[in-house]
Amino acid sequence: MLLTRQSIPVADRGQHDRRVPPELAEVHRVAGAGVGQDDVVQVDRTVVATGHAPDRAGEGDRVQHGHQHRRQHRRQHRRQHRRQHRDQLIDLLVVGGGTAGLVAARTAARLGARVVLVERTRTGGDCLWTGCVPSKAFLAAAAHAHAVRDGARFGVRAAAPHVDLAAVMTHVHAARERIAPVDSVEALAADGVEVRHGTLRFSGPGRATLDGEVDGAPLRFRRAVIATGADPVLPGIPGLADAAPLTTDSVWDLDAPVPSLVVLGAGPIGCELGQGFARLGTAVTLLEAADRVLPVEEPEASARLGAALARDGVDVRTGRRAVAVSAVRPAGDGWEVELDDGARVRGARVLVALGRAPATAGLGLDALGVTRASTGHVVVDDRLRTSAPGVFAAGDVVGDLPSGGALLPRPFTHVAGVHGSVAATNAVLAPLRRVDHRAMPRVTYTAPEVAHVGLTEDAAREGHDGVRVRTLEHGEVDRAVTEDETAGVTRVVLDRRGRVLGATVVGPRAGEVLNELTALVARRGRLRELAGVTHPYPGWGDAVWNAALAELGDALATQAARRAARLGVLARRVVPLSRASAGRAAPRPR
Ligand SMILES: Cc1cc2nc3c(=O)[nH]c(=O)nc-3n(C[C@H](O)[C@H](O)[C@H](O)COP(=O)(O)OP(=O)(O)OC[C@H]3O[C@@H](n4cnc5c(N)ncnc54)[C@H](O)[C@@H]3O)c2cc1C
Ligand SMILES: NC(=O)c1ccc[n+]([C@@H]2O[C@H](COP(=O)([O-])OP(=O)(O)OC[C@H]3O[C@@H](n4cnc5c(N)ncnc54)[C@H](O)[C@@H]3O)[C@@H](O)[C@H]2O)c1
Repeated sequence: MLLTRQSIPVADRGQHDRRVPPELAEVHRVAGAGVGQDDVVQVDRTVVATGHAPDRAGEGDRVQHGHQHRRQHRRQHRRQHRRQHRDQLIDLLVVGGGTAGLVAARTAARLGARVVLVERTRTGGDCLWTGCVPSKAFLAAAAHAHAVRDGARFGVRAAAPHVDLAAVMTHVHAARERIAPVDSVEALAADGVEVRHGTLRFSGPGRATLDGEVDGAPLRFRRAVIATGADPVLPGIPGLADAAPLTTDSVWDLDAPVPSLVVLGAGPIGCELGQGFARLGTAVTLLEAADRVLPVEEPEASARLGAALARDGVDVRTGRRAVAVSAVRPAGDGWEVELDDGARVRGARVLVALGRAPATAGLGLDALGVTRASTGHVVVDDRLRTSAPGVFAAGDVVGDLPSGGALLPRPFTHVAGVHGSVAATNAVLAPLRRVDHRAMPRVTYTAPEVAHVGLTEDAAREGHDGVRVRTLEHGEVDRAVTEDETAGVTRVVLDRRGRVLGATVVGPRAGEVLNELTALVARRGRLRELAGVTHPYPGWGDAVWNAALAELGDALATQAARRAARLGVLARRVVPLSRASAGRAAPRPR
């Protein structure tokens, strides 16, 4: 409201002049705040007096009044100007329309803030257009091809599948198009978010321009969330650029079969896409510099996935780096990748899956005073505040949080979503919410899936005493036996008191099975709490339930517990059966 000295209900015409003075009405109009009959208008007494000054004064008084009037008018004008300026200010400027930006913008708009989201290409971000959605749609097609080939062991024989990669990509694109409306400009507008298209650059605190428009009206904002995500890394390996390598930005546009493919990097992208292409009939070589695939996961998980990839025909080479790429002669026959041990592998195409770098170039972060790590990531604290006042960052653009090496936030969509919500709330209200990365799960959607939450065994042993691991082979899980998928494993890392510090599940639907373990990690719960939770039979979650039952069984097997139970049994022998021991269905004595 404009002024706060006096509040006059517009409808209350008995005691005051309730008419809204023209100056105020104009201010309200500019502010977009319609004044209705029932509105309470904050009116400055002096303004009201100006409009209704009695005409009884003499000439001197009139001059005096004239001066006063002009001064008041000027003051009024300045106020109006300040108000207009204030109302043009954006409460929250969100840069980037991926998951982090979308969630941040919607959260802030829901809280009543004026939100502008700037996106340089299409809203939806990596997850929708180049990441989770296309990759999972692609893997679904690959799973079908695999099922056709693999049916014989279940007594179902079929001819080898005919894979039409262009049709596979049509399915991939259709999945994107079905989800896209949720992230569209129209949906955002309906949620109260104004979307501007263009590449944003910060020009100083509280100011930014679109598409480098130096002369254009700058965007002025109170707070900002940087959610510009990350782009695929293309290392400077000699000859690689000439090979026009595929990345996750371009691979979804393939429309012709790829007979052979060299994949650089066996992180989540290399493993998912390497296996997907192999199942769709491509001869895949997967190169990984570390000594195992998915090196951030438990070694046990890497080993089982490595074996599964090999079963699908992937030529997995670990402990090897690509050092050069050259065209196979005669030209047009693909590319030869030289490894650091001198070996050479060939592929019609090369797919680079060597990580993603934060998209901060040209964003003007220095003008804003935002500190970046040597990797280019925006440095934030656990409330997602950057070094610049009022500026927050969320999602893939964010670097390590101060939670320590074992708990690094990895770039995932669900993490981006949580970040968006926390950053927006902290920006628009007060910076009170913290991000807890302890219980951020991750799933690599290979076959088998590799799901993990919390600490790995090694990390747990570094920080805790008395760490134990409860391991359940899926050969003991009836559901796995019925589906002939017994190569999986569930490992739960526990502290001395049996609280779940971390867990890894390898197997079909591992991502879903992980959820109840994630809940325990989040609230520092004990594994044995799940013993009393009935699980439907036969489920993939049986391994977790069995682990919990085993945990409870061990607790009951202590000498003290056994002695207590024995005493209970002895007591029952000497105490006669009472009515209380009968069930509800027992007939009541009259
Ligand atoms: C192949 C693949 C598969 C994946 N699968 C999974 C999965 O199964 N599960 C999972 O959790 N995660 C997965 N991810 C990771 C997930 O996609 C990302 O972690 C997530 O999308 C990051 O969201 P974000 O909002 O931080 O960034 P992004 O989605 O990258 O959004 C950033 C946006 O900012 C825009 N932008 C950048 N700079 C500017 C600028 N200067 N001005 C205006 N706009 C700008 C960009 O155009 C982009 O739209 C996968 C990633 C890939 C590549
Ligand atoms: N299911 C999922 O949640 C999912 C799926 C795909 C991607 N993602 C996200 O996208 C991010 C990027 O994925 P990514 O797999 O590209 O990156 P990554 O960093 O996870 O893996 C890259 C791999 O390449 C290896 N490497 C590095 N340099 C090499 C070289 N010169 N030669 C051979 N190997 C080399 C690394 O050791 C590493 O294992 C992931 O961190 C992940 O968070 C998630």
